[in-house]
Amino acid sequence: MKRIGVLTSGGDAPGMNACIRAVVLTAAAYNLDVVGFHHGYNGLLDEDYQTLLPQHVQHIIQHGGTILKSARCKALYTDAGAVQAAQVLHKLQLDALVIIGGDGSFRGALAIAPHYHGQLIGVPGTIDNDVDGTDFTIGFATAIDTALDAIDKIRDTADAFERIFLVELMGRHSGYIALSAGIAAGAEQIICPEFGPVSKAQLTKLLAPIQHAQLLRGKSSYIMVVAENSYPGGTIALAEDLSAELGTECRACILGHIQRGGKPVGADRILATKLGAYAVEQLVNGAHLMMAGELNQQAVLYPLAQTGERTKQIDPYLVRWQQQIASD
Ligand SMILES: Nc1ncnc2c1ncn2[C@@H]1O[C@H](COP(=O)(O)OP(=O)(O)O)[C@@H](O)[C@H]1O
Ligand SMILES: O=P(O)(O)OC[C@H]1O[C@](O)(COP(=O)(O)O)[C@@H](O)[C@@H]1O
Repeated sequence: MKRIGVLTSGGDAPGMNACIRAVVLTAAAYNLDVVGFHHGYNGLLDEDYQTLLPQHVQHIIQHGGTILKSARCKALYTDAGAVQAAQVLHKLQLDALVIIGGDGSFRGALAIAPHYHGQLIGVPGTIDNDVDGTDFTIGFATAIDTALDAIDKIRDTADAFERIFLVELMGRHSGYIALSAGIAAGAEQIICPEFGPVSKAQLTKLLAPIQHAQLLRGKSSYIMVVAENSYPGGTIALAEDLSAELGTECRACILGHIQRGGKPVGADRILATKLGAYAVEQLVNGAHLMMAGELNQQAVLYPLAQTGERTKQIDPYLVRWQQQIASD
């Protein structure tokens, strides 16, 4: 093995830079050249890349975003795109490619695999923590802290006005962020896809705990953390429908992409460093079509094809505690 490529793909996540740094420094230790593709798989298809030397990754560990830029790439969904990606990897004489991204990006790698003679390895980087085969993904811990900071501030004003607030968090179709940030913020109610769909016809399911809490505590602040894509029409529509049913105004706050930015917290920098380094070491050992993940603090290899097979389960203990005990 002489030359490897690396790219960041899909939603960017704090810690991706720390991971790029670990890949480059570890590769240098093994005398491997590194090429970094820009804008995810687009840079691979367009041959838009740069050489990455240790000096290029100095002092990037503390920065959010990704120095390689990230993107989604429609062309890779086609066979022609996958063939072209493999052709570029061959043309640049790359023996392996490290893909830092989520399960979508790993499916992209699987699409390239039949056409490529080299090795492919994934490193889980997404705020959503929805990748199976690793306890945590790079960026999740930072996103939780960012969400918490925002929810704590909303609590202050909600307390002052004794208002009901709905705070929408990201996660695409996963409730990991909502459950974790909701628990840590002491939210009275958490709504996420894992709890089953909520429609206008089933609003009583959400109203009953609010009314119960109001009965016990009188008028006071009440925070519902809502995972995105939980309600038809979104969280603003949910706030309007709840307001109409309760006869009390409910305010909505959509946190949005703030959750993707910012300095990675220590846990993300450490995870990113460990997994980036491990990915390169395992490539040298011959790993192919694997993800470098971490389970019970051990770096592990997990088949790329299985990372998106099952929905990663949110913690059933916390779910039960939230629903039975914290909701009052
Ligand atoms: N089934 C697929 N076939 C080929 N490429 C895919 C596939 N799914 C995702 N990709 C590639 O990976 C990119 C990132 O995937 P996406 O799901 O948006 O993000 P993430 O990797 O964070 O889950 C897509 O824009 C596309 O280029
Ligand atoms: O930035 P976009 O394209 O609007 O994507 C938003 C989505 O990206 C995420 O922030 C991260 O998801 P991925 O890592 O799977 O790309 C999701 O939580 C959110 O649903």
